[in-house]
Amino acid sequence: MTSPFQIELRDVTHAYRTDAGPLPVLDKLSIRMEKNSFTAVVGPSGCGKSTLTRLVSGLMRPDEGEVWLSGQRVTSPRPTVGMAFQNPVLLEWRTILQNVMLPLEIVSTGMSKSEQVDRAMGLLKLVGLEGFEEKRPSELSGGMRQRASLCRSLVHNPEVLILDEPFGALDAFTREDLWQTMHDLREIEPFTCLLITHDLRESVFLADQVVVMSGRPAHAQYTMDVDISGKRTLDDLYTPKAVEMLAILRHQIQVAQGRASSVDAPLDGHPTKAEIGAGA
Ligand SMILES: Nc1ncnc2c1ncn2[C@@H]1O[C@H](COP(=O)(O)OP(=O)(O)OP(=O)(O)O)[C@@H](O)[C@H]1O
Repeated sequence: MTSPFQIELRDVTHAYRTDAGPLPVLDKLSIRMEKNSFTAVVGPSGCGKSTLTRLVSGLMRPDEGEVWLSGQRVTSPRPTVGMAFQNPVLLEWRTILQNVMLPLEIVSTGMSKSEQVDRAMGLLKLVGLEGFEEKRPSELSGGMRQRASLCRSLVHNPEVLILDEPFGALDAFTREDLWQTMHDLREIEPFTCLLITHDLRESVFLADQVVVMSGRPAHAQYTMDVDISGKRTLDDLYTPKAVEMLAILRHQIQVAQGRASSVDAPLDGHPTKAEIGAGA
């Protein structure tokens, strides 16, 4: 049966083969993402979050279960997936503009050369890098390099943007600036995004849905819909509602780490695993 979702992981189970024997990492992990939605995945260290991104991008195939992207079963690497990581790997011998345009040399988009330049320049302007097109990566700050990396991952209109802790290495103020940039970018140009993060505030600020993965071998232990409507600002993180959501997520992480029980969850308007009869 095909999937109506932009991304669907259906009962995905996977183990790595190691010298010490199989290492089970995922156990019937199921996640669904609507088109143009933003899902943040959080979970204990080593629970399989990066493994999940490799499965969605087709770099790996699961032992069991199915991964669907844009209505097609993922069985091989998908060049139309955009990716950005903690350390933006920009090529020093290329200008920022040339770096941003790199995916257009690999993925066929039907854009003419001038349309490609316009697209890259437009994105650089949106993230505040207008005037830096001809600079080399080493001439930019860490935050600016990460902005350029985001432009590069979006330049070819990817089916999905996968962000694996892209803001983790930045200082707190730069990180919050980039959260706002990400949010503003999506308002102007909607795209489907899967974010891996250790930062619960980041997940609540950016995502429509936050999935907490259990300890390894991981399943989707808890899913929270983040119903903050309209344009988000950092002030939204300090409302009672956001503080409550953060408390619930923190508790769920503790459950995933085996440091708290799933029954003593903070009181809230969100269903617990026990109430929905699944997950946690
Ligand atoms: N290629 C591999 N071969 C063997 N084991 C691997 C491989 N890749 C990852 N692992 C192991 O699988 C587990 C999950 O790794 P993964 O990187 O997906 O976790 P993660 O949740 O992203 O971790 P972190 O939060 O620390 O970044 C870890 O125990 C890791 O050591």
